[in-house]
Amino acid sequence: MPGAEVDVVVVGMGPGGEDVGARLARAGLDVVGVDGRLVGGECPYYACIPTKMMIRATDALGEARRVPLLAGAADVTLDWAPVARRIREEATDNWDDGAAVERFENAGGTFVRGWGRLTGPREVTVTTPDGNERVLTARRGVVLNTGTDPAVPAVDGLAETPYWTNRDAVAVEEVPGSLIVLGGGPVGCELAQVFARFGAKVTIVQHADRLVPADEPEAGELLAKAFAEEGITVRTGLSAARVSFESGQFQVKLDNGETVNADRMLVAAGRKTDMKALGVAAAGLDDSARGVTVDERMRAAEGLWAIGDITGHGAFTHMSMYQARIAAADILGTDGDGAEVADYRATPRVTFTDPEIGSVGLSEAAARDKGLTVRVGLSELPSSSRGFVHKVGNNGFVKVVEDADRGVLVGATAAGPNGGEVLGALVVAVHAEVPVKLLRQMIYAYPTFHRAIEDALAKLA
Ligand SMILES: Cc1cc2nc3c(=O)[nH]c(=O)nc-3n(C[C@H](O)[C@H](O)[C@H](O)COP(=O)(O)OP(=O)(O)OC[C@H]3O[C@@H](n4cnc5c(N)ncnc54)[C@H](O)[C@@H]3O)c2cc1C
Ligand SMILES: NC(=O)c1ccc[n+]([C@@H]2O[C@H](COP(=O)([O-])OP(=O)(O)OC[C@H]3O[C@@H](n4cnc5c(N)ncnc54)[C@H](O)[C@@H]3O)[C@@H](O)[C@H]2O)c1
Repeated sequence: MPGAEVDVVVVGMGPGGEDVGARLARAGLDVVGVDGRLVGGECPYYACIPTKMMIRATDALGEARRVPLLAGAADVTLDWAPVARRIREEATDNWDDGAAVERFENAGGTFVRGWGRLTGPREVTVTTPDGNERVLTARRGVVLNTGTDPAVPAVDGLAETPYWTNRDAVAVEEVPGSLIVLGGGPVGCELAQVFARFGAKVTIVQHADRLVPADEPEAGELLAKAFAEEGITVRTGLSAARVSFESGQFQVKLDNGETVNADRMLVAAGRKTDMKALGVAAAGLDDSARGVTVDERMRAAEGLWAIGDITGHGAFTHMSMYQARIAAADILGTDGDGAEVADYRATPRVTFTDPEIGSVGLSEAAARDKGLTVRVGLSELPSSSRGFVHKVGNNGFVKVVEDADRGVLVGATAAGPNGGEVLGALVVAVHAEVPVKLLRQMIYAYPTFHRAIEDALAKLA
């Protein structure tokens, strides 16, 4: 533990917190990073990386199941052990952050394990695992990157059951025979397909009227169709009214009176924060808010910056890292008046299901709600040359949303095989405001999935 006065204290070492802390330490500042759990945050230990390792395995299974229609026969014996082993050994080092702590210390930072809270402007009090309290004063200021925890809805009986959240699901050593997934957002959809492809009988109970409701309705419909074909039951517009666990079985009474039974239950119903516990009122902020409001340089108050999920600009690792770069530059004051400021117009997001849903910027509905003059174009992948060649597993589409007054794209979706990769070109178009006229004059390689962008642009109406 260094002296109680340092330059910067980073509370919460998620992907952005680790990054901003290391940048500042490398620049010569005296930086203390504080985390109650693991350096690196949710992403490497409980979220992106382990779930994408699962999906790498299930993508392989999905392709193997397509072999009979394309190349003879494939005899696959399901085995979860390599997936669990990869997560334990390659992704999380058995949920040990020793390497990440060392990486931060090598950059020049000091790590303190414990739960931090603001106890004054530029003051953080840390409760360490031994129950002691340490007060840190930050000359330049404090960066908050405390992320989110799984939200568990107040469903009668649920709290008394051994339900899973994402943190349990990434650590399972055995696939259950059956699984109820509460929530059909990105977490619910990705994990439902993983466990279904490994043999579990999966039911998704989704409160909203479609899956992945933050995305275009066509994306939710595409996933619902793909899931139905794989034997996943999708119940939309419903929630759980009561949950019990008896004799190794979950019994979930839905709010329409039906009952669904399963061996396990995964709660994937969104995320929550606790601004009171973080003590943001001590810095003059509203602690009844869901997060921390920041300006375009991540400033929340004098001597206080916030980055990542708590800023409400999209719960993605790439957002946390993007904001970290901007906050670091602001704290160091290196870029002066020409400093980069946050611009969220072209925020990309990818749900790594099969078909994969990549989207950027505004959906058609969001663009209309903003009062823009909207034209949309949609191209179905199965009717493209690449879709025809690809055959089984070719479902998907490219949809583009144009601000017709300015002649630029303000949003797009690329759904289908490698949708997140196809998305790259569309992110450039939205970010750089490439005129639609110019996009129509580009040469799109034949026969690729991204060539559907050309067709979608031609259909703008
Ligand atoms: C299952 C799942 C899959 C996901 N997949 C993807 C994906 O593929 N791609 C993607 O971009 N995003 C994905 N996400 C979202 C992604 O995990 C988060 O957006 C990302 O981790 C960034 O969060 P963050 O930087 O805000 O902080 P987090 O990663 O949430 O880290 C916050 C850290 O702060 C610590 N902390 C909290 N409070 C305190 C305190 N008071 N004192 C000290 N420490 C504290 C926590 O222990 C934690 O280590 C996924 C999320 C889930 C749940
Ligand atoms: N690939 C990625 O980038 C990725 C993957 C996973 C998660 N994430 C991010 O993590 C965050 C959390 O994801 P998530 O899927 O947990 O949350 P979410 O809020 O996106 O989706 C949760 C879903 O659960 C449903 N729901 C809420 N309460 C319910 C209830 N009582 N019963 C039934 N359904 C209910 C909602 O209708 C909602 O669609 C999101 O912001 C997401 O963007 C990103």
